[in-house]
Amino acid sequence: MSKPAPSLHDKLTQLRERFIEQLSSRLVQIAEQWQQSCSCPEEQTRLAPELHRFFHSLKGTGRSLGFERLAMLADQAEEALTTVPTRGDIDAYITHLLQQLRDEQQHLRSHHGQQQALAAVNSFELTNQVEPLRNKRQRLIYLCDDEPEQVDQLIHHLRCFGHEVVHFLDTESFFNAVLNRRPDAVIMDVQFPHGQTAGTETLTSLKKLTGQPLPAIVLSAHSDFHSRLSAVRAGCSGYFTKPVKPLDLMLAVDELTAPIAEGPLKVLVVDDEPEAAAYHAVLLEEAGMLAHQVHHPTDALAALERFNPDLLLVDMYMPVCSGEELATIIRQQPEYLGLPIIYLSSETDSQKQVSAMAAGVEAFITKPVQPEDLISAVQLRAERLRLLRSLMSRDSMTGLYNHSTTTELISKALAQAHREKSQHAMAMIDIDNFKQVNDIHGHLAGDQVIITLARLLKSRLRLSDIIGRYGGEEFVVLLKSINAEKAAELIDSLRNDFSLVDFHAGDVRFRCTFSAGISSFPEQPSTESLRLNADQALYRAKRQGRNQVVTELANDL
Ligand SMILES: Nc1nc2c(ncn2[C@@H]2O[C@H](COP(=O)(O)OP(=O)(O)OP(=O)(O)O)[C@@H](O)[C@H]2O)c(=O)[nH]1
Repeated sequence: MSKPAPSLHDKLTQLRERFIEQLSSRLVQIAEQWQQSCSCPEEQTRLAPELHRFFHSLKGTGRSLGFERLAMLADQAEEALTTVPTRGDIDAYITHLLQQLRDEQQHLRSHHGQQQALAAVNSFELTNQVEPLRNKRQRLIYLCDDEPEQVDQLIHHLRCFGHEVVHFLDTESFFNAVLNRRPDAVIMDVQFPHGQTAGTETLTSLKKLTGQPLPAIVLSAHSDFHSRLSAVRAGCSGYFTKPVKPLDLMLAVDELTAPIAEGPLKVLVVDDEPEAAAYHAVLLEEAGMLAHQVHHPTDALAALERFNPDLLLVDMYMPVCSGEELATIIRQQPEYLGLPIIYLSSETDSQKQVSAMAAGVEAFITKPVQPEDLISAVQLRAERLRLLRSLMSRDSMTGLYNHSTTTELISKALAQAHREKSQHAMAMIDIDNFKQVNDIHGHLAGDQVIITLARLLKSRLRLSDIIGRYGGEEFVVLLKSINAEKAAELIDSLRNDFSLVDFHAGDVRFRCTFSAGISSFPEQPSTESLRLNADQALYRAKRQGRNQVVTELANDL
């Protein structure tokens, strides 16, 4: 059996113990350095900034971790250093701190002491915890309908889009199944042999029993006000009158089921003090975010590139390079111009805070932070960046990545594949005779075809695959960790399902097909050669009669 994940309480307890342990050896070291420097004024001048930084961070982190007395002493020592301290002053503070540290160690060993201190740190409730993220795009759909006419067609379309569909012929078996396993969405017929509104009544009973409505769409033979009202009262969000166009229903199901989260918000924490970095990372992770820690500012740029965070949380006082200098270096690079940066510091001098913000920093949070304040400040700014990035990087009609973002993401994925020696495949997909679709059925119908293919790709490919709209009716996909043969099989199954989707333009029903060309990495080692090779295969698929998938051999180029 796997061990349960450590609780916030356990993580903080460990952090406090580690903090005291490391502080003890650091303090002894500082005391020795100070003693040695006392005979030499130059040595003392050299040591002063380091001492200042030490007391400053001890003040902030000590308070964050609930060591109030230690933090107070560090605060006084820092204050003393800003004037001209006598040797005796500093000696006294160091002695006091060492004594306090010993007391804290004893206190920590007692369970009661740990509980008391943690109560102060840990007394917050995370109201904004994110729901566990789905890792699959597949939805569980319950379809309850006893009329056979349209059911097969509906099930076929729902399955084409990768959904798991369970069909019920009567409301009783549907009712029991919901209590057993709650679906992501329900499609419910209203009328059954035992009642004109048996479908909506069943949904109402389930709503009363479970305390929440099911995400449901109703299918009805009637369009009168009362039928619609009973559906609304049952908590249904969609209402279709029969006969239903399967594709319209499909799009409604897509909207009804919660949008797929793009993964947790990512925060890069840069702090030279490992315990401070770990403490803030623990709080952010507890709120469902992903936090990566860097303890040397010199590693920050590489971590930014690898981790691609939505926000940077940076300590202001660090050796080698201050938070302000790091923020300036980052802002000088165009790709990080929009990255939100938040300073974390014990600095309370508002003048210094304002001047540090001149580097283009979004906010200043003073240590010790209130967990809720940290989480909401980070969440708000990181989500805003996500939204901005999404607007800039996605095609507005389909929600897929636009041309430039697709190319950029594919290049990054290939660089990683080079390092990890993995294999990927690329598919170039182009809708067949699309000009005719527009000419015969109109541009709106053409748009519907493009949107449907985009949704099909999104619902059937993995979250890690890169899917982009390359041009008008042309799409590109990078399928990760798969060889050309498997990729061709997968795209071919999509091709087959797409060719069976019914589109409607007014009363006219029509179908569409696509052709695709496949190339593979590392046989094609760059984005450009992968694209050229896949394009060549696509050209061949078109020449050979369309509605097919062709894999280009490496030496065909
Ligand atoms: N409705 C709609 N049409 C578009 C969009 N973008 C491009 N198109 C049209 O897509 C058509 C593409 O036509 P062609 O490149 O000649 O190719 P095709 O007719 O698909 O023929 P093959 O690719 O050879 O099978 C053009 O008529 C474009 O106007 C769009 O966003 N919406």
